[in-house]
Amino acid sequence: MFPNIDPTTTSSWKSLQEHYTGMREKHLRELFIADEKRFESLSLTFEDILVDFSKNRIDNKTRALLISLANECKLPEAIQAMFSGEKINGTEKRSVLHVALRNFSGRPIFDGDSDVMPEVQRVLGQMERFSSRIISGEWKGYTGRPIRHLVNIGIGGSDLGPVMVTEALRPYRQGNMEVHFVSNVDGTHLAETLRNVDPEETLFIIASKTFTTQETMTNAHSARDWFLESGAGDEDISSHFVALSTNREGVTEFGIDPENMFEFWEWVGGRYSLWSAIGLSIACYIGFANYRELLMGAHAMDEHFRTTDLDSNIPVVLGLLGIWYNNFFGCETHAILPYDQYMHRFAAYFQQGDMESNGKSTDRNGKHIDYQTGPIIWGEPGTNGQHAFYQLIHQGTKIIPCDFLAPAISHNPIGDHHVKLLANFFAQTEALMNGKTEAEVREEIGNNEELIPFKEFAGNRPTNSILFKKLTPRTLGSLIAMYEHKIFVQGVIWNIYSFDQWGVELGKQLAKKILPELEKPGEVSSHDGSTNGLINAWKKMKS
Ligand SMILES: O=P(O)(O)OC[C@H]1O[C@H](O)[C@H](O)[C@@H](O)[C@@H]1O
Repeated sequence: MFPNIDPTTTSSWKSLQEHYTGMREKHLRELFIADEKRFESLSLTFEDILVDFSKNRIDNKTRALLISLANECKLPEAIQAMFSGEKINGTEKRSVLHVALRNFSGRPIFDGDSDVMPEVQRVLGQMERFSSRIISGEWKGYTGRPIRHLVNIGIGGSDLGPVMVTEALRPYRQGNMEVHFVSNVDGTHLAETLRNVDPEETLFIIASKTFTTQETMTNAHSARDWFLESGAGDEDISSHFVALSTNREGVTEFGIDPENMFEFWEWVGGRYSLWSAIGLSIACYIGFANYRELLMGAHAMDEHFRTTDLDSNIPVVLGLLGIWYNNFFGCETHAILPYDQYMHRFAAYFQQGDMESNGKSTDRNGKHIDYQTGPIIWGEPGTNGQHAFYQLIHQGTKIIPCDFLAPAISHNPIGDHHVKLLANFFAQTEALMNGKTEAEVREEIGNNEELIPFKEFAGNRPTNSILFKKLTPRTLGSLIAMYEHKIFVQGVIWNIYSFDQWGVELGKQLAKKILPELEKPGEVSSHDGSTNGLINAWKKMKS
């Protein structure tokens, strides 16, 4: 049974509150002096990944209390419930089985009474055959030319994962394949993309779990019109359009041959879908063998998460640290800062992953919550961020816990770029932790009294450092799964439903209602004063 416990009623929560009042006075510098083995005891390794969480404002007692909070909230039972296919997405009455999409253990995974693995393997086989035909050039466009451009049309989970992964794994690109992503309903996105592709060499991948999303359907129809206007006929659509969806009827209605449909299932959440057919653009871009490696890396992290004691379980530890800052220190945001240019969409990806999952204020009993839930996730790659927003992280009035990620080895070992990058990576977390004392400032600038207060840094800013050998498909798979499970852990502790997203519906409904009002002439008066005013001003402006 999935647990349903208000975390604030647990004895660990109360103990953590008391413990916090002592801890908030302690400086990380003191904690390192007090315990020489802090790095050894507060870091964990998994395959080629080292997670150092020693630069956090915790001691052994904090760690023990957080673990007991997880136990009181029955986290082990929750993990078990997810992997065993319980319908833990309660408001939609669905299982949550993205772990099945990358299950290479040979064990069955059940949704209700049926083992989902044969279907998962069938679609993976279909993706393997298709991607190898695309990459080898055996699959031809309507004039006999091979495919050179993949255009993925999708939004949210049907876009962000493939964008992030294809960017991160560019070194694994096959041949001279180009991949493009159209998500925004703003016609500019499609128009600018189509400028760069040749219809005879382009495969449109229409990615939508529901196959009803307004943006995706609009872009897909316009892409089809563009394709037909280029001289192709209806009969050519089958060699240039494929669909990734759970909605067979919708796909057929659009005119895509069900043969060209790659299926997935209700139990795959949109923001957890890059492991499903939604990953087709990834497989066609980096090759199926590399895509499989990505899945295997995620599977290895799943096994770690499923079987490791809470205390040394990386996603659990990261999740609990997030709770510590969010609920006891009152931190509102969390930054993800990859020191790897290839990972430049990683934070954006987890904005959806985390904020759509845990941005909730109703608990599992339908009651309004009076404690904090999901943080605001943000971030950009280092070192760029250092020259933009790090000032606030170092000296601002807010505490922003940060994850720093970096590969030990670069895919592009040019001159001394990588050592410089890493020097910055190590320097930043050190600076955030130590700050600069008044004595240190005096030593640097002498007794320039006026400047001293400005140059002093309090430090004591918490960070995790996640260092990995190289950004391979396997490592990326593990890192993504690590964050997915961290989000799960936090959702369990906060006692919320992490796998629905009702909050995005209202805006969609209103947009549907407003659209005909925009299309009709005349003034609008059916809304509040501001909305009426804006719509009417727009009507004047455009004419
Ligand atoms: O894949 P689709 O059904 O087109 O959905 C695309 C996206 O739209 C919705 O608004 C949800 O908020 C996202 O979770 C989802 O990934």
